[in-house]
Amino acid sequence: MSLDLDGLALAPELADVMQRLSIVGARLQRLIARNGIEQDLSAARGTNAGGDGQKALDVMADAAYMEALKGSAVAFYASEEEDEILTLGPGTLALAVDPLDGSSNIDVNVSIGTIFSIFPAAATPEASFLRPAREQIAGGYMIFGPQCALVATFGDGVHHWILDPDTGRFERQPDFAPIPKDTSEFAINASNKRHWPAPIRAYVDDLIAGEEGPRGRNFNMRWIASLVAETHRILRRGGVFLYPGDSRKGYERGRLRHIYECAPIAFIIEQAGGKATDGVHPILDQSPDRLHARTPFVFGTAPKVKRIAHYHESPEIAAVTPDEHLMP
Ligand SMILES: O=P(O)(O)OC[C@H]1O[C@](O)(COP(=O)(O)O)[C@@H](O)[C@@H]1O
Ligand SMILES: [Mg+2]
Ligand SMILES: [Mg+2]
Repeated sequence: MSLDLDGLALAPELADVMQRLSIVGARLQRLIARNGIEQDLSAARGTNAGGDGQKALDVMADAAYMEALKGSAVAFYASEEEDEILTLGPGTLALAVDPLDGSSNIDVNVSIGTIFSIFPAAATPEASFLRPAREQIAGGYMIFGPQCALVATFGDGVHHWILDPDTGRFERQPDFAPIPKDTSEFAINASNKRHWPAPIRAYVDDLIAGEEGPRGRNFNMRWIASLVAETHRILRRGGVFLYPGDSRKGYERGRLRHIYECAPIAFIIEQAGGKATDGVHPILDQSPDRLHARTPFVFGTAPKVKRIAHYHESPEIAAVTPDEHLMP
């Protein structure tokens, strides 16, 4: 076994899928560590269904997960890199995956990862994924960075493993504590500011105004352009992440995919006591209308995410409302 699942009481089919995912993840971490020695993993390949340019590692990771899940309980396999849902065989589970998240970081040696989401299989492939994200039975990610870590929830807290590179085994760590509340970090791609909707501009302007602005204190910004890395930091240190919809063509509903990225991260964040919304409404209550649907995405420390929802109603009041008066 490459993943220590002792004490989690997972159904055997789910435990087997987790083992398979972790084996592929450990292989990808080794492959990434050798990037450039024999091959360039950032070399351009085709274009995926969402219109994103694919890198060699996007395509390799997708093929590796798909192959590894054949013969498992995964009946339906949906991938950011595949146009359609693939039927792998009979089985009780449906798995969605962003095989390689943060592709723009492959050639600059910055953390990248894999994000996955598991549902009970429904009667059809489409019905297995076009449903409320709250029906997930597992959500998680692996981060390929200075350390390779696996983070997952099965609906009862957020579990954490670190890959021991000497043994190839993921060793269980203490579960994540609730997301810290007293943090002053935010993450957004500020180069898109002129395209943002007014509530997001107002929120970020008030953060940047710091001590002299309505918030009366200073904030700090981070942008790694790797959702797994931003999630890992927010689980540890708190803060908030925003990828809003904006006025650029094709970005009306932001950049991130509901099924492959936002649903599993939202599951983890809620399990860690945080919130995850499309700016206003919880992601976990929403069903995508198609496989590759995008959604605006805001997640992190609960009071920060709530405050952003309030900025959609009244920025002036939202700016000065104390955390404890933010509803719901
Ligand atoms: O380059 P941008 O517009 O800042 O977008 C960065 C975002 O895009 C992503 O890289 C999208 O994921 P993929 O690499 O899987 O396409 C996220 O990890 C990240 O949050
Ligand atoms: Mg991604
Ligand atoms: Mg990807």
